Amino acid sequence: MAELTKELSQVALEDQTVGTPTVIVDDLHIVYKVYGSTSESQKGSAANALMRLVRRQGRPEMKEVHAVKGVTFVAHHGEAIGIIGRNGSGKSTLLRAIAGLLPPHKGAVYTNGQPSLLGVNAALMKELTGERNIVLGCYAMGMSPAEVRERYDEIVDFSGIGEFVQFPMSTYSSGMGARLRFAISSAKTHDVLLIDEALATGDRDFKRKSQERIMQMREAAGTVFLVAHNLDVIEETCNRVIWLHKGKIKMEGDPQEVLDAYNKA
Ligand SMILES: Nc1ncnc2c1ncn2[C@@H]1O[C@H](COP(=O)(O)OP(=O)(O)OP(=O)(O)O)[C@@H](O)[C@H]1O
Repeated sequence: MAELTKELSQVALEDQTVGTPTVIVDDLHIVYKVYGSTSESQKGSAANALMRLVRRQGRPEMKEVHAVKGVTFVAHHGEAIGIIGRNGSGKSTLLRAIAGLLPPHKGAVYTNGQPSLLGVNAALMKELTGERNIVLGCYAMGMSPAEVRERYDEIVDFSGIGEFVQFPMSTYSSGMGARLRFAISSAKTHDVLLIDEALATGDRDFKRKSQERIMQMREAAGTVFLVAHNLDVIEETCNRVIWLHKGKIKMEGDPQEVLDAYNKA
């Protein structure tokens, strides 16, 4: 809590220059409960599973995965914050918690405005055409029919999927699906946009367009969080980087400094 108070007093000082706080993450802990064997002898081989069935034993013991361990920071209007870290360091978990999709085990997330999570697996419907997904996606984001008509062509252009917009999404490559998702989600100005690796599958041209779009969103006073393994994207797009290591913040600050330290680690 002392840490948060310190951060908030800094916010008060910085308020005039960098915008008001949009997301406050206060000593956040996220714990997953999973069923799995805790001892070597119980490990999940076919023979062990069969033995459990024969002996009518229930599911293996429940164990907890402590994915985020006491993370605290404040994000402001107009910021793009990159989240980096090795596999399993808690990046996606943190984004999902900010989006309100995972309940905190301890601590809290406060958001000013509606956070929207744009992930590679965001819920578009594969059996529907791109066209239907654009319309439904825009409605789901709260746009009116008139706004959807106004933005439709721009979304198709931005996605670069061309005539595929008439085909079901099940016929798209993963890159095409990701581009359409990004085009739909970014057609609206979000208070807080959370992007999880969505730029990973696009080509160079699409990455450039997406980065420009993220900049526009920042200028429109939104806050963008970006999880990416491609550090160039983070460096070029973000004004701040948070480095997560085993669920904790290892370093946070200027992108160049944090990325240098991360690359040396
Ligand atoms: N649904 C889940 N159930 C149980 N454990 C999970 C679940 N999702 C993630 N974890 C665990 O939580 C920890 C953090 O995972 P998370 O996906 O947040 O990391 P990440 O930094 O995004 O990884 P990556 O770079 O591989 O995408 C890992 O130990 C992972 O195994």
